[in-house]
Amino acid sequence: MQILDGKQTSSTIQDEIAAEVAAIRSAGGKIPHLAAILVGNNPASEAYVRNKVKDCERVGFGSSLFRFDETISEEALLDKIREVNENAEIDGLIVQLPLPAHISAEKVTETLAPEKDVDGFHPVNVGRMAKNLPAYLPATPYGILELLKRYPIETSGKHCVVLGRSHIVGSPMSILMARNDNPGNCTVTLCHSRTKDLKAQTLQADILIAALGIPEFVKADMVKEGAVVIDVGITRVEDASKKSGFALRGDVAYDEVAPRCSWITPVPGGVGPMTRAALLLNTLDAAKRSFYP
Ligand SMILES: NC(=O)C1=CN([C@@H]2O[C@H](COP(=O)(O)OP(=O)(O)OC[C@H]3O[C@@H](n4cnc5c(N)ncnc54)[C@H](OP(=O)(O)O)[C@@H]3O)[C@@H](O)[C@H]2O)C=CC1
Ligand SMILES: Nc1nc(=O)c2c([nH]1)NC[C@@H]1CN(c3ccc(C(=O)N[C@@H](CCC(=O)O)C(=O)O)cc3)C=[N+]21
Ligand SMILES: [Mg+2]
Repeated sequence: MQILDGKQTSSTIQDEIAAEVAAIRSAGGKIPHLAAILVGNNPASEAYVRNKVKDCERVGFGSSLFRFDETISEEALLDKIREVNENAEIDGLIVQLPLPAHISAEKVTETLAPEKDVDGFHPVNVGRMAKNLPAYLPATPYGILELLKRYPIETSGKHCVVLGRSHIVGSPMSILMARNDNPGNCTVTLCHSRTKDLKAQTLQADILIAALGIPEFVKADMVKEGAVVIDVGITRVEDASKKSGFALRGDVAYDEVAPRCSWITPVPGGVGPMTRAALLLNTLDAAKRSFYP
């Protein structure tokens, strides 16, 4: 069993991005600038957004954080997004999810200009991704593709089983693994809560990607010997032995599953850091006008 080290790989990508920013700087080009909108004070969201600002500093990007009370109206939030759309200094914007129930995430997503949508959630970017046209890819699936690409893992012709069909992880992951590209060219099965006999599906997987949000859901008897296992899930569970008072759990029962795998991602240190690296890659492409010249 070998570990897909997301933390290390993310750090390598950040170094590559930092070198490119330095080159942009000497050439007098546009320094990439990422803005994040955070509504409310969900502790997990706070932590993610703080990390994103830190990542920007490390690679030499500019960053802005716009914070709003959870009582902000939908219209006021949409106005802020329209203002960012018009702000030439800001190349990319992400609106941290989840949003309060009175705000439509879909309206927020569609208000953001596609060329600044570095999360890749706007229907224009989703459509371009599905057609294999150049576009921002959603950060988590993009990060997973980069991880697979940077290790000696062949995906072509393999059977990939994705657990979870959310619009931010499972659904785009299934599209990307099936498309004619590298990584890609898999035969893909997409499972969700209505799937019957899930274990019969997961046992077929050469590559198993778990994105359900149920801690330690994937057990050893659900995994084929030699499979590549990608654990997207991150759930905070109380843990009095930790200084923070909580520990992070993946969707995979790591201790029992790892011995069966050829490769596996740990939690933390797997997909999470790769998601952050992918967001930086998208922001670099935004500043370079790679997809929307
Ligand atoms: N590491 C990272 O960078 C990121 C990690 N995450 C983590 O990944 C996990 C998934 O996130 P997200 O996709 O947003 O989650 P969602 O809750 O939006 O989606 C969960 C999916 O899992 C399916 N599901 C739930 N229970 C079962 C079950 N018993 N059997 C089969 N399918 C089931 C649901 O099916 P149905 O559609 O039928 O309801 C749904 O499609 C979370 O732990 C989240 O924190 C998320 C984003 C980034
Ligand atoms: N608009 C939007 N875009 C997102 O991309 C988005 C979002 N909203 N809402 C929440 C989910 C979740 N997500 C993670 C990002 C990084 C880590 C990450 O860095 N994880 C570290 C641990 C971090 C920690 O210690 O908490 C790791 O796994 O090693 C995890 C999860 C992005 N999401
Ligand atoms: Mg992210």
